[in-house]
Amino acid sequence: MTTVQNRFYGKLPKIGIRPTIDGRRNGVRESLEDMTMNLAKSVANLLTENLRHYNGEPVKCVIADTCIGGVAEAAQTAAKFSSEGVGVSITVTPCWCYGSETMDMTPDIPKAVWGFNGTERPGAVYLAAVLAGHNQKGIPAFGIYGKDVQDLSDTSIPLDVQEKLLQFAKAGLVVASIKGKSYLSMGSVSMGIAGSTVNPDFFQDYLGMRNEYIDMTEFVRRMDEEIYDKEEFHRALNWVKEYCQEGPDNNSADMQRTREQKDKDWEVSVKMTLIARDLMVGNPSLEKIGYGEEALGHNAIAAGFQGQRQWTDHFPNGDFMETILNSSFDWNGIRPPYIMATENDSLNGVSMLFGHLLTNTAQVFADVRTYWSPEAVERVTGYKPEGLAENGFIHLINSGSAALDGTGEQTKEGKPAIKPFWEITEDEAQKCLNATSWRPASTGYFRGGGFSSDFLTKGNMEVTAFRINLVKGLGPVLQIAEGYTVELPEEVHHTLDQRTDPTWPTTWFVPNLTGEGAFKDVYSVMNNWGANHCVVSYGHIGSELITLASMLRIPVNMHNVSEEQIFRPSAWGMFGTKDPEAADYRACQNFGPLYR
Ligand SMILES: C[C@H](O)[C@@H](O)[C@@H](O)C(=O)CO
Ligand SMILES: [Mn+2]
Repeated sequence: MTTVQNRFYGKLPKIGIRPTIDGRRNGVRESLEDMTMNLAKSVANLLTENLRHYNGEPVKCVIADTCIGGVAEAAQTAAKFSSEGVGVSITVTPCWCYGSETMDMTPDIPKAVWGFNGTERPGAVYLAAVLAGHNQKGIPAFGIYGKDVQDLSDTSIPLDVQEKLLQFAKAGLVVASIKGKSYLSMGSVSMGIAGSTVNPDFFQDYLGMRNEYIDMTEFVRRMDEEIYDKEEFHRALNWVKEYCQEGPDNNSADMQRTREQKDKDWEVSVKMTLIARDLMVGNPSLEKIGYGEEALGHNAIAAGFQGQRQWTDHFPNGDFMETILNSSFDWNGIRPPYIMATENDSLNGVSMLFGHLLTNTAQVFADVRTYWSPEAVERVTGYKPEGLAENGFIHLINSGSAALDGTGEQTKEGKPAIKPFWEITEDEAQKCLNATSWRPASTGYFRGGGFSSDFLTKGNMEVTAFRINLVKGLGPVLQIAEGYTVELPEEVHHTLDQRTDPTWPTTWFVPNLTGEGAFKDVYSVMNNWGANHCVVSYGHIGSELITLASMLRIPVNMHNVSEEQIFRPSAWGMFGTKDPEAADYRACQNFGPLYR
């Protein structure tokens, strides 16, 4: 099993399992002890076998020392959980127990209750009672109730229950994993982009995160004073020379940088990468050269780099740094990505963090550049789009943060995929590198030069595009579009790409249409996008994002996930059942941010 050391201060969060029981002794409790504890053990096994942290470590579960029959055992369990670093709580029971006496009252730890569907003992009656208690006390919890009746002796977990337990646990772990970590702003607001006006109230109240800020002059200081690991720098530069093929210069002859300047740009790009990473998570080797403070880093689980304009008007752009940090491999081998947003768009950065922690995969950060209607494509290229592309498509393209994993050169069952780092082979990493060329940056935009990664994402990958937006008076909202990457005929791709900046990576994206609202057609998805950027994550992860957003009280303003897949705390139903979107807004507003 491949794992790497945790990069952040503090323990990786654990999942606490709480077997609750009818407290009546002399018969009732005793008859249920084994069954109840065994259910807890089955849940723990399921989660440990299926879930891993970003660094590859299997998720650990902590089971209460005893079944919980009343408040004393509830308190003992809370104490154990707090000393063990539990960040997610799951209560399981096959029987009736005393609702508010056994419930978990820690408000900012995501909670679920699995009430066994049996009829010899009333587990579901407890489930309903304890959820009512949670709702009445304003501590929302997810209710899990299997569809089919099970025999009391059956400690297996039905598939529908497994799915809900995993979906809840994955999202809950994201909440627990980001808590207390930092978003590091490198620089300030890029070209007036709202997402890079980093909003500390959002980070603090909704995510439980802190904001750290450095000025981009810190990069200059560390370069000039050689505050980086020189051995690593030389190793990295050699690796770049061997594996990062420089592509053709698209600038007109008078705008091209000289060979000497380009060679220098490569050196600066590599140094920037080491420095940004060290700023995020520290580096013990800096202590050895006398920089103990710098060695500590900022405990940053995500970061953003302003780049444009002050930096890029003078220095090489951040494209290489952003791309390599976000990818699952570099000169140190295959490893988890570091989450880094272009243009310091912190809202896209947080979205990437969500996608990364839900899936453990690398993320593609992109400008939402162009909606191509089938008519416009035909007019410009003579080609009438067909298949997945028949209703038109959206051009996702960006100068920096698209991970090289976004080439689609990794495979799962023979199909293009983006995988967690521990599943990526050396050969697949090499293929991602081979599919990428590094084009000298457009010097009209980037006066200081640099190199942009140029690749084309393979088609037919299931992906989800999403993004958080902030609205004054409302707060954050999340938008989600599940869909596919598409492959266009080569000359069609070429013609459309040439109209933009062909030195940047392209992903052709089609959302799944529902025929309604924002998903009436592809144009409406583009038209409803809330900002200039989106994140593309591998897989259809809309339902997981919805579960996560409800835990953080972030309403979802558009999605194309089917209703059966939506899983939110039971309280959400109390805000209306006919129109779940409106109910979500009301519930989020009512409960308010998790860390208010
Ligand atoms: C080079 C340009 O300034 C791009 O960086 C710009 O189009 C954006 O990416 C805006 O988000
Ligand atoms: Mn952009």
